[in-house]
Amino acid sequence: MFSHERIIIRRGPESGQPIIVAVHSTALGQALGGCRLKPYADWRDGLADALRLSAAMTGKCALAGLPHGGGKTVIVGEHSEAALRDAGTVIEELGGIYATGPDVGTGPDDMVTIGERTTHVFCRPVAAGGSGDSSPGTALGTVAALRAVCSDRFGSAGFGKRSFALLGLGRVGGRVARLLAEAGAKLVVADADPAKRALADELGAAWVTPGEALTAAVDVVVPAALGGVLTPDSVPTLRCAAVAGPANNQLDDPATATLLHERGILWAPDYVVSAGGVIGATAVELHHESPARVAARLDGIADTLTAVFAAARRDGVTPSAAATAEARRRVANPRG
Ligand SMILES: NC(=O)c1ccc[n+]([C@@H]2O[C@H](COP(=O)([O-])OP(=O)(O)OC[C@H]3O[C@@H](n4cnc5c(N)ncnc54)[C@H](O)[C@@H]3O)[C@@H](O)[C@H]2O)c1
Repeated sequence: MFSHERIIIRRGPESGQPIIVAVHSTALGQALGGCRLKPYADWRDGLADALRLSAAMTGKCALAGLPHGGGKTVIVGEHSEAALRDAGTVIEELGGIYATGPDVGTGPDDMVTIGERTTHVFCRPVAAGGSGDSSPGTALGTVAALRAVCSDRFGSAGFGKRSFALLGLGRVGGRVARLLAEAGAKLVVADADPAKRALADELGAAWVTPGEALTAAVDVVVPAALGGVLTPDSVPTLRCAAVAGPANNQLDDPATATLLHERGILWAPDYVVSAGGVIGATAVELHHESPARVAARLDGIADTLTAVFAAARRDGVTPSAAATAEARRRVANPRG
């Protein structure tokens, strides 16, 4: 079904690179969504990502309780300042119905470059007046989500008796690993980058291959690298009780949520788990909230997830279906 409000595809006047901006929904307010920069083999693959990811942002903002909708920018090709400025030009032409931030391939410094052409940009460095890197907020939100998962699955939100397998020790995964280790959890970790082994050693975590982490016999697997790890091939090999992590698009297909459910594995929808970044950035940059209020909002991810799990049980559906239904309900009823 065609559901996007606006899609712009433009050959960047300065860079010549394809610039794609998809605004999925502004029903709840200004659309938000990061700027992905990637050398796609075909620009149409970038368009497909923009359509899918902007729709996912609508659900993410709605379930995070934010007065925002979903959008996405995709720059096709190599990293260049000219392409970032081109993205800023397109975003500015939208007149404020959409604002961007960092995503795969871009970071806070790139938001300064986009900001040369538009004011509708988030997560610029703190020194440039922004809220900076969103990954600390994403990590705190993920840990709140893991508390809700442990509470639901094991009857206690504590991490002391729990074991976790983390896939990816990057900006978010590295922080999550540290917070879990500090709380006394047992960790198995993996990263495609062998340099990350130093962090594993520092935290006393077992270092394994990414494949071994996914299939480790632990309480919770935490995907914190790339998406697409949950497939009809991988789900039968899992030996965990739950999967919950910040990696975007963990399911290869929505139907894979049913496979997890049938195996009795609790899956926490990734867009609920990873909402801490956008919650933190909007709380700081748009609503100028106090650190205590921001922390409370990030903690609220646990309540959202608990409500999703309860609705899933009540309605006899997967947590994924329950989250989608609640997001749709909120978007269809902007006044609550
Ligand atoms: N940074 C945020 O605020 C944020 C917000 C929402 C969602 N996310 C999602 O969380 C995930 C992690 O984000 P990040 O900011 O930490 O990214 P990052 O690039 O800092 O870290 C990703 C890590 O995963 C590793 N990796 C890549 N491929 C791997 C593989 N096949 N197996 C194991 N490890 C692999 C990389 O070496 C890197 O250390 C991504 O899916 C991202 O889209 C991040």
